[in-house]
Amino acid sequence: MDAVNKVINEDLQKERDKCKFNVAELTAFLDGGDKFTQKRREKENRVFSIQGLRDAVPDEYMSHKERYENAVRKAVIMHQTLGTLEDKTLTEYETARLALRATTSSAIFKENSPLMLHYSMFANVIEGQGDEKQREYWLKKINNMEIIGTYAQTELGHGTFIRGLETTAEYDPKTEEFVLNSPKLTAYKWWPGGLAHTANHCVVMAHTYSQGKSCGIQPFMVQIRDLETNMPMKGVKLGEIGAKLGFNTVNNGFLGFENHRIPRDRMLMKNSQILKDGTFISSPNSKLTYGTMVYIRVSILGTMANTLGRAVTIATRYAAVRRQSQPKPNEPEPQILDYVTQQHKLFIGIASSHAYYISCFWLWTLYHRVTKELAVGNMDNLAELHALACCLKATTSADAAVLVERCRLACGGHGYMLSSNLPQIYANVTAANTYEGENTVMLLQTARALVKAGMQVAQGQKVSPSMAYLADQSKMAKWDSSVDGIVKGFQKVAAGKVAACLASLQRHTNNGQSAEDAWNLTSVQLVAASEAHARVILLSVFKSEMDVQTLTLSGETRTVLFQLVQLYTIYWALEKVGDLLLPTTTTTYSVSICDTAMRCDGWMDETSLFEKSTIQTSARTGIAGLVLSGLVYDSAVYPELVHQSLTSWPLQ
Ligand SMILES: CCCCC/C=C\C/C=C\C/C=C\C/C=C\C/C=C\CCCCC(=O)SCCNC(=O)CCNC(=O)[C@H](O)C(C)(C)COP(=O)(O)OP(=O)(O)OC[C@H]1O[C@@H](n2cnc3c(N)ncnc32)[C@H](O)[C@@H]1OP(=O)(O)O
Ligand SMILES: Cc1cc2nc3c(=O)[nH]c(=O)nc-3n(C[C@H](O)[C@H](O)[C@H](O)COP(=O)(O)OP(=O)(O)OC[C@H]3O[C@@H](n4cnc5c(N)ncnc54)[C@H](O)[C@@H]3O)c2cc1C
Repeated sequence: MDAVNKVINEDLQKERDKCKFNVAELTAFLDGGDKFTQKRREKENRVFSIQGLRDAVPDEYMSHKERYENAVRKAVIMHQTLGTLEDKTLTEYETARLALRATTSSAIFKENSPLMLHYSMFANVIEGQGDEKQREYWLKKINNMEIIGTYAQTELGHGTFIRGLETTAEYDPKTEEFVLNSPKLTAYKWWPGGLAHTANHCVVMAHTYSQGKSCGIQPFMVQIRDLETNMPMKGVKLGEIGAKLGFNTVNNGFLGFENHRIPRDRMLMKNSQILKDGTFISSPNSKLTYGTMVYIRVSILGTMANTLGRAVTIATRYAAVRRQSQPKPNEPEPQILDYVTQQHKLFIGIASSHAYYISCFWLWTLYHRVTKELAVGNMDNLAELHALACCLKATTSADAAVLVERCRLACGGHGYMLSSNLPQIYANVTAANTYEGENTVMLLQTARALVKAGMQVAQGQKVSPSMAYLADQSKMAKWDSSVDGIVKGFQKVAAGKVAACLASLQRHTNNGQSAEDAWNLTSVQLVAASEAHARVILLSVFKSEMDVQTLTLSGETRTVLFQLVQLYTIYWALEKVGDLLLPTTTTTYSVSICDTAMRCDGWMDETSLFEKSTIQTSARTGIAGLVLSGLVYDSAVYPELVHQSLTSWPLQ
């Protein structure tokens, strides 16, 4: 394969040669420094050099069982390989950032690894929910693969509504054990990755009872399979849930219990405890049990950045090598990348991928600050972190799914081929709309916080930093079509929507509806307000973090990065132009968006915005370079492209 791959398509080479900035500099910026680019490459080169990680037959030609077995085989090699490259000198942030950027596993598993849940939620839930002794005991076993685990929360009957989970764990003080049961079919755990055949342990979230009283939902470490035979333990029922749109190598399974007994110390006791005599000591905050979900929601932003980046890399390369139509007689067919409509489809994907990386790093920093605060009993910022993680997880995964599908369509018929890998990438990305909190439900969580903040503002109280803009709206700050001006416009939109929700809630309760019914009747607006808030955060964080983080970069690289910020901002202004121009009339602190808009230079004149969007064209050479800066490894792109990608990897 290697000899054939030396030839790079002329058009692709031409695009690379046009790049006006230092690709290595940008790559290092995204990786967090040259040292990390080097480490990432080391990891990628090592993984990609292993012959055993290449599929002899494309996945899609294998049976379900063969695909799973092939994935397990590769997962073992991956684990052994990555273990040898582990660098214990890195900080937790550096390790996480490297894990995020060096996503070798996306190149090896088209539909993800059967160990995905072991590495992500299983390890994290022990870290976050186990007491010191439990952490020490279990994490060692987890890290060296003595045990393989997963996170079993969702049931056939309930996924979203955690308080509705039906699996029970009843404490028996006589034997100092918990007795686990699935009283009905709907109580069966349903979905956990790796549960079907791979995992021998899992963390089970169960409704806990002691001394005849409910102790809420608590996490338990449960051995589900014999370590020698891999057969289910006594009182444990296990199986596969069946074929899915994607994730077919993740080995999602079901799990039921029939009087399955586990020792008392298998309850993860960092936050709540049940003493030997059955006394329940409740957590200082019941939501601490949900901490692992917050961690994964933050990580999902990074996963969306990577996944969208892969899709848009494939589609942009394809647009560079594909020629079609003859707009000018007697001239060669142009590269489809020359069509402005094609640029319009693709460049927003590039900009969005960068926006998600930057937002993920920002949110990750907040996550760590709050985690440290929680460790010393300070819960002040937990609600804000939760509100941000929910709406950003929902908005980035929803947008990423749309943009990946657009990349697929941008490749014409070839995008429909599984060999393009775009259908599999879409299946992965759309799953994130559902897992780790269904998106509408997540937006409604943030809406709860926005409504509270709106009421606090009305009472002149201080609100959390990310919602402080709600209080500034009464000043009627002028906004315009600069990036900062558009951010202000979005703040007004979000504030207007929150105000409209408050008014609607008030109207319904005044009409005699209960608070819950008023909420349900207002929920479409609440979701819209929450999305608008997420847009404020994404736009403002992208801009402000770029302002600060790019200071040491060269002028050329800064220019192209700011073009991305500008493109992202203008794209969303155009997408939401109706919102930006909509009059809002409702509350004391809402503003008349329309009025303000009329007074803003050029704002009502949409053409000026469209003209601005032609930066897409002027930035083309730079942006095409961006695509080539590091997002390369897809094992299943077009035959020609895959040759070029792999032989030119690493690109710099
Ligand atoms: C440097 C950067 C690097 C970053 C990246 C690092 C590493 C990357 C490397 C690798 C990536 C690793 C992994 C990531 C990739 C992909 C993911 C992998 C696998 C995923 C597979 C999927 C697994 C799952 O899906 S597990 C199951 C998930 N299930 C859910 O999410 C259920 C959703 N439901 C809920 O969360 C809740 O029940 C609720 C709907 C939010 C609330 O329920 P409700 O009953 O209405 O309310 P409740 O009474 O429970 O709450 C009242 C009160 O509490 C507040 N609340 C709720 N949740 C939380 C929370 N988590 N924290 C804080 N507060 C919370 C709620 O808002 C209410 O507040 P208030 O009354 O309004 O004040
Ligand atoms: C690929 C994949 C992997 C997964 N992996 C795991 C795993 O490893 N471990 C695990 O425990 N789980 C896992 N899950 C399960 C996942 O977390 C749940 O599917 C998810 O939380 C949604 O719950 P649900 O399926 O019950 O949907 P539902 O909550 O039933 O949602 C159905 C519809 O009802 C709406 N709805 C529900 N409640 C409300 C409300 N309060 N207000 C308004 N609308 C509402 C939703 O918006 C949605 O439109 C996985 C799921 C997928 C798809």
